[in-house]
Amino acid sequence: MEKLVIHGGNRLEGTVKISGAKNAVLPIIAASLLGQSPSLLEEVPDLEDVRTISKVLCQLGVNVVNKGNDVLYIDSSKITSCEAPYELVRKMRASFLIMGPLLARCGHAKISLPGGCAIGTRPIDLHLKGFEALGAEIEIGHGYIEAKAPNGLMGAKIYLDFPSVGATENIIMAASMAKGQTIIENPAHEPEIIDLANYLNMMGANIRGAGTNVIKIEGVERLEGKNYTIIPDRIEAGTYMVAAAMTKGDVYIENAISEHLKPVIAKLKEANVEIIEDINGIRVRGNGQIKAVDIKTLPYPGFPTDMQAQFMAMSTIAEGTSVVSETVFENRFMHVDELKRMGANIKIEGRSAVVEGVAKLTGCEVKATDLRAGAAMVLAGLVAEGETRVGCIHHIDRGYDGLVNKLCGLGADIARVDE
Ligand SMILES: CC(=O)N[C@H]1[C@@H](OP(=O)(O)OP(=O)(O)OC[C@H]2O[C@@H](n3ccc(=O)[nH]c3=O)[C@H](O)[C@@H]2O)O[C@H](CO)[C@@H](O)[C@@H]1O
Ligand SMILES: C=C(OP(=O)(O)O)C(=O)O
Repeated sequence: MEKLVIHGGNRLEGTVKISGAKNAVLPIIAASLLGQSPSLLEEVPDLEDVRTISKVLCQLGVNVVNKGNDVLYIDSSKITSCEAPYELVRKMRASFLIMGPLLARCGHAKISLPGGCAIGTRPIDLHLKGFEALGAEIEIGHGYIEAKAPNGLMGAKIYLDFPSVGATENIIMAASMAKGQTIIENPAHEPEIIDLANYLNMMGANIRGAGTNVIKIEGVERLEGKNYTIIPDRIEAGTYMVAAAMTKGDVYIENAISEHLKPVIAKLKEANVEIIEDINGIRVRGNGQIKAVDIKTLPYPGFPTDMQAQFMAMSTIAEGTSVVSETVFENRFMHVDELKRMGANIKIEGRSAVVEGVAKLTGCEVKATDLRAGAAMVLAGLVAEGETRVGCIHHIDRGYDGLVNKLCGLGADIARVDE
């Protein structure tokens, strides 16, 4: 079993280049299913999740080729199956994002129920309500969801009870080839939604309002594959920003888009971290003692839930008491017990965690319980006294491109070992 072994105490210095966004590339790969001709995606991060969704597409008869240099070629001109099996869907919930494009393109999709995961039950009711509003018939049985629209989808007005990222994306993709107009009210506003809409519009779709409170989609008959460059990963960028702050380092986060990181930047400044923004990236300088800050996760443009665990790791060594409130997922505190093993002082009270800063963390055996929990353990390990060994790193591989190389390049003492 592979582990990350970290010797804490090194100050991080230098430049780290941020890769393409996991949460943008996954829906965009799913959307490539709508193209009658090949797409060439650039700045595709080297991630386990990208390999998993590529396998899902291959299973559908699509030709997916990793061209190297972060370029992925996808030819969806022929789709021979509309079924995604449990073995692949269970590895990555985002596989469910192929349902919208398959329904639109083939009028049929059968996908294994994704099930819950470490951070919550994660239902898909909003996706299904959206498809039904567009005229699809949904059947659930034997662990699968089957959606059918043999005569095509019809545009509709859809109000989302919660601005779900995945539901917004799945509905946009389905509606882009429906007959007539679809209006999505209360959609998610994340930058990854805008990236998906930009790619689809290049393919010939007619989507307006992505990133605002109302998205309008005029269905078109045909979409063509296109060349497209994925936006930088704001969560990867935020993670390295916290690493720089915690190690009292001086790191330039190349490619980071400050517009996408406003709450993270605001909270780091409040914690006494110096942030210098420019057009190509963000410089982060840890200026002495980190101060406690309260955070509350919210849909974009609020504080991202995908940065909550990393901020919790930072709070463990801050001066004072921080309150971390998680409102997006009901069970996203799995990292708390692992941080406590390293000496952190944290109490969970309902959907909040109260973190009393301690003078130091001490290295020990811990595990990544999910992707961002894993990132939090790595961050804690970077400042802990002695050796930290992080297990279950397949979670981390889902979402951090070249983590060990990037951290070593900044002066961290971290290695991947096979035990
Ligand atoms: C691949 C990807 O982009 N993943 C991101 C996406 O996940 P994902 O798209 O799964 O997240 P959602 O925005 O859909 O989920 C947010 C909340 O809505 C609930 N919900 C969602 C759909 C639904 O049909 N019914 C329902 O109740 C979920 O259980 C959760 O509590 O957005 C999350 C919230 O920013 C991020 O943490 C994930 O990194
Ligand atoms: C929760 C996350 O991703 P996913 O939705 O792919 O599980 C994440 O990126 O932190």
